[in-house]
Amino acid sequence: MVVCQGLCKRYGAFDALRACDLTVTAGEVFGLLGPNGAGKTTLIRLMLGYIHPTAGTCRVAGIDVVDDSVAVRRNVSYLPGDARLPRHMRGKGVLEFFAAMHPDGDLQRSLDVAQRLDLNLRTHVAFMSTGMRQKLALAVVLGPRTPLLVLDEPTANLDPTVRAEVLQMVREARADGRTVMLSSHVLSEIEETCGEVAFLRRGVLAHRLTMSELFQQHRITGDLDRPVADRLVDPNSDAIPMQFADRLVCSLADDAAGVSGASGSNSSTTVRLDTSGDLASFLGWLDDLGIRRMRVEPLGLRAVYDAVHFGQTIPVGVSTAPQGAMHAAGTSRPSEETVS
Ligand SMILES: Nc1ncnc2c1ncn2[C@@H]1O[C@H](COP(=O)(O)OP(=O)(O)OP(=O)(O)O)[C@@H](O)[C@H]1O
Repeated sequence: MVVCQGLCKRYGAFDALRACDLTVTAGEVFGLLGPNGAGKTTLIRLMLGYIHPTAGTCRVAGIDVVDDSVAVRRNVSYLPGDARLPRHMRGKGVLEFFAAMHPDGDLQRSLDVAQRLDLNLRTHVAFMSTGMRQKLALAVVLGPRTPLLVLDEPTANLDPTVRAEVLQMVREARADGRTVMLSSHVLSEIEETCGEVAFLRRGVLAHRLTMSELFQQHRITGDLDRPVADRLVDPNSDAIPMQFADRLVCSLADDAAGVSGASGSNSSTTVRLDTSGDLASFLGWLDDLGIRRMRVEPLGLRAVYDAVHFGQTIPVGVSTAPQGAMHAAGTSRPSEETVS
């Protein structure tokens, strides 16, 4: 549905997006993650032809976004992060206006969405609360049944009940065979709805992974004798067996007080082992290491997000960003990915 190759956007000397290679498969819910100013909206706006790339290409539904942006937008329903609606109109008037304007407009579907979101359509936009305006924008955007739905922070300003309803609609769009691209700062929402995510950092597509791969990643926290722990975290030691080398990242825990009061003592310390892939194969080895008071938990999107954000090491066994992007971000040991 979306193919970007070497996509760049430069404002003067500033790179808002650098050499972005991205493919989004039709029929999936794809999440875009990244801190404020990372380039998510820039990427979306390039994809829809609202701004032109400095270099590179992008095709949406097979159409080049520069050559024919109008045709691209016929295939897309887009919720901008800062959706603005005519203030003098009532809610219903807004839905009628946009349904008439979009080739795939469907007033009844928009009205149904508004009802599901519990929105009073008699109110003038000017008198709506921020959340009500967001609901109205969603009712506009979720009306047309376009092949691609692009939602920039769709649940911003919504209460938890309405958020859940919006995420349900995203899942329904996918079940309908549509493709959804979703940008959000709420990691749990991305985890719940997306099949795959890309992380942007300072204009670089820094990491990419599928949810099924994420669910195979675990964090093991436990106490080890200090000499063993030191060998595990030493990048020059061969303490980690070859078969685990690219699936395991060890570090000394600095916030593991809940696991052990002995963190940092001379005799033992708390280590954190981030693993990817089959967990069972690690367990015998861990047992031999003499690990104590072990806690195993899913790594979760938060840990991956933090690792990308702070330039830490992420165990492989997950999809990687394209080579160009990784080189731009910097790579260290061949068995690891480091975004620095
Ligand atoms: N027209 C512009 N001129 C100059 N710089 C711009 C322009 N538009 C965006 N930028 C810069 O590009 C960078 C990426 O902005 P973008 O809006 O894509 O970030 P974002 O990831 O969507 O952030 P947020 O999560 O805050 O919405 C920012 O540093 C922003 O200041």
